[in-house]
Amino acid sequence: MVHHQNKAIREGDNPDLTAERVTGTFDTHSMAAQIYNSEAHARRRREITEIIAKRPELHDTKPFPFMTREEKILESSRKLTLITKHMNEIIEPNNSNEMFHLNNEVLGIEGHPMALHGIMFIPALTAQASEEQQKKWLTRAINREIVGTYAQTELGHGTNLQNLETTATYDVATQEFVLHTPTITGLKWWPGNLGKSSNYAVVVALMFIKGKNYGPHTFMVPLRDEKTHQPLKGITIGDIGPKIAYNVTDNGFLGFDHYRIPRTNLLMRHTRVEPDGTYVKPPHAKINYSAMVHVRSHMITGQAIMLSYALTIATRYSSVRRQGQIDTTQPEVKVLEYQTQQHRLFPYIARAYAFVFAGAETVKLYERVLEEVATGNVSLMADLHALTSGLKSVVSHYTAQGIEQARMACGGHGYSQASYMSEIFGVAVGGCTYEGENMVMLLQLARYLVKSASLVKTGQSSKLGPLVAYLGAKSDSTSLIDRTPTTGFAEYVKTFQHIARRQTLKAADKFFGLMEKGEKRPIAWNKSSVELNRASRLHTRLYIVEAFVRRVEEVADPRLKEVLTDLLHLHVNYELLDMSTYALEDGFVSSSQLDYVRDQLYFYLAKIRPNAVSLVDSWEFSDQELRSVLGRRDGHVYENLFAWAKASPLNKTDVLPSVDKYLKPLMESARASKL
Ligand SMILES: CCCCCCCC/C=C\CCCCCCCCC/C=C/C(=O)SCCNC(=O)CCNC(=O)[C@H](O)C(C)(C)COP(=O)(O)OP(=O)(O)OC[C@H]1O[C@@H](n2cnc3c(N)ncnc32)[C@H](O)[C@@H]1OP(=O)(O)O
Ligand SMILES: Cc1cc2nc3c(=O)[nH]c(=O)nc-3n(C[C@H](O)[C@H](O)[C@H](O)COP(=O)(O)OP(=O)(O)OC[C@H]3O[C@@H](n4cnc5c(N)ncnc54)[C@H](O)[C@@H]3O)c2cc1C
Repeated sequence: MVHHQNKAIREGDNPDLTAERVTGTFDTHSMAAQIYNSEAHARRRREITEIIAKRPELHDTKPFPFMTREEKILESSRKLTLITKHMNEIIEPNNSNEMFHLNNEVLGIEGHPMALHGIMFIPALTAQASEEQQKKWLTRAINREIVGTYAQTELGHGTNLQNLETTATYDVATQEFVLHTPTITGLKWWPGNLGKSSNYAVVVALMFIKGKNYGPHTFMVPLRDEKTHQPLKGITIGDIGPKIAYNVTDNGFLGFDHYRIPRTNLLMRHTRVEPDGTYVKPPHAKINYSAMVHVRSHMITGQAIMLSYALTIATRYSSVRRQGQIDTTQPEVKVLEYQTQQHRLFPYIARAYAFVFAGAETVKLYERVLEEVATGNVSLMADLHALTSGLKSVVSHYTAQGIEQARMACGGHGYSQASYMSEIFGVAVGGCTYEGENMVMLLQLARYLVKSASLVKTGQSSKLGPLVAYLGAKSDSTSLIDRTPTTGFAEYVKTFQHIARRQTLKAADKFFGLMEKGEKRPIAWNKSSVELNRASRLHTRLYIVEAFVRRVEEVADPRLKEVLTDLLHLHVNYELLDMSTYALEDGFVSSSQLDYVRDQLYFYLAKIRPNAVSLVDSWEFSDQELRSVLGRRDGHVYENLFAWAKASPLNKTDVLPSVDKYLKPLMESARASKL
């Protein structure tokens, strides 16, 4: 067997796809180590994939699109039970990265009965429960003796946490909290796995002591009997019904009727209520929002992975799909030869890499803040909140757009569920809403930016944090892109900094100006909010570019460095064109400079072309994980599309009951009336 740089090559594959892999200039295992941020983790992913490949009991019994929701939940529970039983044979104990991969391979992205247990319930207990409480609940949760979720959002309120309606009123006489849902709109609504699977939840409720509202607090609440799984007395609970996607997860509703829990079920790591009702406040008002920050920090990587699923499917398929000619004297070309197809896919391949690099930095910062907060140091919480608010919004927005572009790039077959594109899109686009609606979270970042702008305007730039230090720097008068003989990334970064700085200061000016004219602060805020959110997006996109630059600078392997540098070139040129209005409006970039940027973009589309398949193969998704007929590693698309269609439940019989019952009589009566 010939040794190839692209490790996805196998004998018997579609030759069109093999030809793409042969042209790859770098080792895909080494690139996987960049993507997954460590050689060891990339290797472990492959090992886990191999273990799963050898265990048919962990495979899907039939394609997901052919199952009903009930069948999917049953199938997912079966596999969840198996992986729980055999967990220690497959992954390192308590390794969340390995668990994430195991889940994606075996259970898939549509969710499972313990999705929220791992993503939010355990993180909430880890960060917010006291040591004593952790001894009582965390070990049981980790052992899966109990199943939990995070119940915060209500029918009437998800964004505005101060106006949640669920109350937890302290009863000094019995030392209990009384949980109550006063109205229909106060029902918890949306929490994942609340509907049917969980028997506990970390519930967010407004805490009242002696008539005073202390705002949202988190409580550990038993919901169902541990033996019978029946709802406990005082609890109304169920599933909220099918959603756009993510339907294996039973998002649920929950109401409390004067439901009592012990005082000690308030999560008390940072906050306490003494038996007599004395309240001990936490070191930071938002410390109990940590489970949300946990997901926001990790979902950047999750979104990059889902974008790359779609790009892997579309890029591989575009290499085996032949349609039309570019040179009419030549045979039909692979659709990947079209510049429009490259322009549709390659900038998103670059974005997916940019997002995963930014995601790795975010998780690192999150872990640092988690450690510091555990020792009482809350100084970085605001920075982390600002960064993750911006990133979750920008990354989920472009991820959804990229997946939709990838779907359309697959033509008609992209519209078939055999592509799996609709599910990937549906799950990913949820990220624009969950963990804070994107506009709302951009406005959270904007608060931080406005404070920073105010420091700049009052001559206190030295107090700016590292993420916003550029706001205090002076711009060159014009961009130096194409004005220096060796235009490099530094000129682009300075241009992005200029654009983000100008928009931030302008939006802040608008806000401050309205207040100077007598508008009340919230009114002035609302009237400036579109401009403020523009600033948040530009700031975040600058951060993403910088994270990409930092990573490329670190790479030692020259082959990897070259292709990642090409991708970075593509990224900065595409991004600049995409935000060119901002660059042009104050003349910082001229139209002739933009022509240069455009030429560079086309140059790098062509340069990346031979590496396109290797760049998506490097994410090392198995066929089981991708669940897409179009995205198959071997490229044998057509025969498998036919097999997939034949397996459709509708094809079990030649004549459907609907035909016997309705269509046949209808046609017969139409024929009879003609006679
Ligand atoms: C390797 C491990 C892998 C794990 C992978 C996990 C990730 C999986 C990713 C992808 C897989 C995809 C599969 C799909 C998974 C689906 C899971 C979905 C789970 C979803 C769960 C949820 O949605 S839970 C509910 C989330 N809800 C929200 O986010 C609500 C949004 N609203 C808010 O957060 C707040 O209301 C808001 C921040 C908007 C305002 O809060 P409020 O208390 O009203 O604030 P206010 O009093 O006005 O004060 C503002 C003030 O506070 C500061 N602040 C706010 N939050 C924080 C914080 N968290 N930290 C620090 N500071 C904070 C804010 O900055 C303001 O400060 P100042 O400006 O006043 O100084
Ligand atoms: C797939 C999925 C899974 C979820 N899982 C969970 C879970 O496990 N646990 C849980 O507790 N919740 C969960 N949620 C709920 C989710 O967190 C909320 O839906 C989300 O935070 C948005 O809140 P909302 O629905 O109240 O939106 P709304 O706030 O009603 O948003 C509607 C519109 O109003 C705008 N808007 C609202 N407030 C403002 C403002 N202040 N300024 C400007 N514009 C504003 C928004 O931008 C949006 O355009 C989940 C949701 C989804 C879709």
